[in-house]
Amino acid sequence: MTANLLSVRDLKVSYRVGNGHIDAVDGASFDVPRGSIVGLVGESGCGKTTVARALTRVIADNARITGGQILFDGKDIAAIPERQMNALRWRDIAFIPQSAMNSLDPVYTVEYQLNEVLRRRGGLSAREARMRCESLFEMVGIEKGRLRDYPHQFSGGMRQRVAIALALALNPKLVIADEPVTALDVIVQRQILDQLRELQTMLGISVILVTHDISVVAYICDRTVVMYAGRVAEAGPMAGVLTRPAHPYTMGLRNAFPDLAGAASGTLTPIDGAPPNLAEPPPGCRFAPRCPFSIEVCSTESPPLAEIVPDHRVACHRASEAPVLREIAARTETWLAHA
Ligand SMILES: Nc1ncnc2c1ncn2[C@@H]1O[C@H](COP(=O)(O)OP(=O)(O)OP(=O)(O)O)[C@@H](O)[C@H]1O
Repeated sequence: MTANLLSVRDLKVSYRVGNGHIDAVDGASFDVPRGSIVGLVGESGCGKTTVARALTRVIADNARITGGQILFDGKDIAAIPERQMNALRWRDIAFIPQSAMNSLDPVYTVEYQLNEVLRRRGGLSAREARMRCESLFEMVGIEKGRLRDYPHQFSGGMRQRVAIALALALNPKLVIADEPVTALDVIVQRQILDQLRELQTMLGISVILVTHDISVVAYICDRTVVMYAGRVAEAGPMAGVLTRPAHPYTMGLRNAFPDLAGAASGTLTPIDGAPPNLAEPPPGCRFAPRCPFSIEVCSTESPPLAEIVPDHRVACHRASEAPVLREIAARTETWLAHA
């Protein structure tokens, strides 16, 4: 048994648009060790959802996996027939889509919706399914008496718990949660994240948590994969990446969000500009046009994702200067002067 439940290698996903295409994921590589929570983080449009969906192969009609491997438990699930992939969904890999809490069917009770998964996908008998529904509700901290309620009778946080129960229904090894706490207030966010961590530890599963909010990663994740414009900018253990970021994009993200352990100043500085249009990405490093530290090579050559210390990888031409750049990046004027 390998230490990694999932290893993504050079994954490429394209969307067909008009006569052209958008390479939304352009060679992403990262690992998900067994029993860990991995945060996939980056601004909107960086390709996080596309990666998450590609892992389950539930992708948009105009999307196609054009390259790479998705090694799940040692098997390349990018290459297996759809029938085999379908058998893995829910049972081995469960996906909680963005705004899952609003995607529960308003017409049916939550018990009915849980039963659909348990009986149809899991083959449980009516009695087994009833017992499983009750234990799932207990696991996510909702009274079993509420199983017969309809989604609109639950608060946002409770609906997110139901979505988690649904994902855990068939004991998957990997749960992929896309922005699970984004629409919730901070207190409820914490409760849901605490719950997720508790369940992950209790069940020994792995979780990929997709978020634009680096403080969510700091709160709950063991590891982090920072994505920028369809590529991995930086990846490694959460503490290493967030306390000693080596990619200017990670340094910038860290300045842009509150509540980070070690974020001294308390002033929030957004990164000026926006990620590039992926239909026409800039040559070289895709972050170069927004980077206060870019030098000539950055706009001509794409930096490889290289290991700077064991288990910590960075795609930056200036990664060896990271300690100095970090100090400069911590100053607000660095980013303002560049704007
Ligand atoms: N169905 C689609 N057709 C064409 N382009 C798409 C489609 N879905 C996403 N894209 C494009 O692919 C890129 C990556 O989008 P994706 O949703 O994966 O990013 P993200 O980081 O998850 O952002 P968000 O948090 O806003 O969902 C974006 O440029 C987006 O516009």
